[in-house]
Amino acid sequence: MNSISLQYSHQPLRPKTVLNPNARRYFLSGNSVKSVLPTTTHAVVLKSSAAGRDHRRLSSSSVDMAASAVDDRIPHIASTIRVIPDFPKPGILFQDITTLLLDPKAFKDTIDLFVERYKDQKIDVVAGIEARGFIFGPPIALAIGAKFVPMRKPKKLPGEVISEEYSLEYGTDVMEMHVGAVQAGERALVVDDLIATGGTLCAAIRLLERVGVDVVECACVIELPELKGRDRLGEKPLFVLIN
Ligand SMILES: O=P(O)(O)OC[C@H]1O[C@H](OP(=O)(O)OP(=O)(O)O)[C@H](O)[C@@H]1O
Ligand SMILES: Nc1ncnc2[nH]cnc12
Repeated sequence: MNSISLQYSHQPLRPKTVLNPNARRYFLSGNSVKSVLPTTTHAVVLKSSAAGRDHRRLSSSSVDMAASAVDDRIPHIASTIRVIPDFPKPGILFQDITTLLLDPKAFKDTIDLFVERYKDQKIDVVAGIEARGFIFGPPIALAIGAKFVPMRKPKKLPGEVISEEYSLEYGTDVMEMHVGAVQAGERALVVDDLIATGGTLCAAIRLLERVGVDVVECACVIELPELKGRDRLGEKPLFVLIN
């Protein structure tokens, strides 16, 4: 192990600037850099009060969120996420979940929080978004007895695919899924590490709904609320651990 990785693995705490409510934060959105003042800097877990009553349709409406409770596992998970300034471009404050993965308790607690929410929701499909949705999606799928379907960047999947183009701040990107991986009527959970503008999750939802899948909810470890990705999802429920 070289000295840099050793230092990071022992000190994965977020820089103080992220915890300062007046600090300006910078995010990567597509190919652009956005600079915003944060509205929320603390870690919360969002719990839907409707979840226990109706397993057919989860809800994380703002009303439900008002009933949110802080889970005592969340602050530790949040503390393991490293924030790297100026990556991959100057001015971007990159939320690095690889340091969360170095901490087995934080990683397990993260997966457990999702599993606790979805285990009785009759989810057939966990759709994970490349690349970091491939880290969190499969253990959730295994634990809740669902299949895992990768949503990939173009020209990576070998079989027949359906594609969905989506817009970035500058230009477009494409997401692909294997034909036959999901069936009409199946209930899906879309998993990624982070929602920023919401463009990526929207593309995944459209791709699944085009083939008749019922996207029950999207789940992310981190939300950057200032970028209003939740608004872009419209009525589609979004569950996050840290925002
Ligand atoms: O809400 P959005 O504005 O669409 O951004 C969120 C997406 O950005 C990041 O992935 P990225 O595009 O960096 O790809 P990578 O995981 O392959 O590095 C992140 O993992 C999400 O998938
Ligand atoms: N600030 C950020 N950190 C990590 N991944 C991102 N994807 C979009 N913005 C990001």
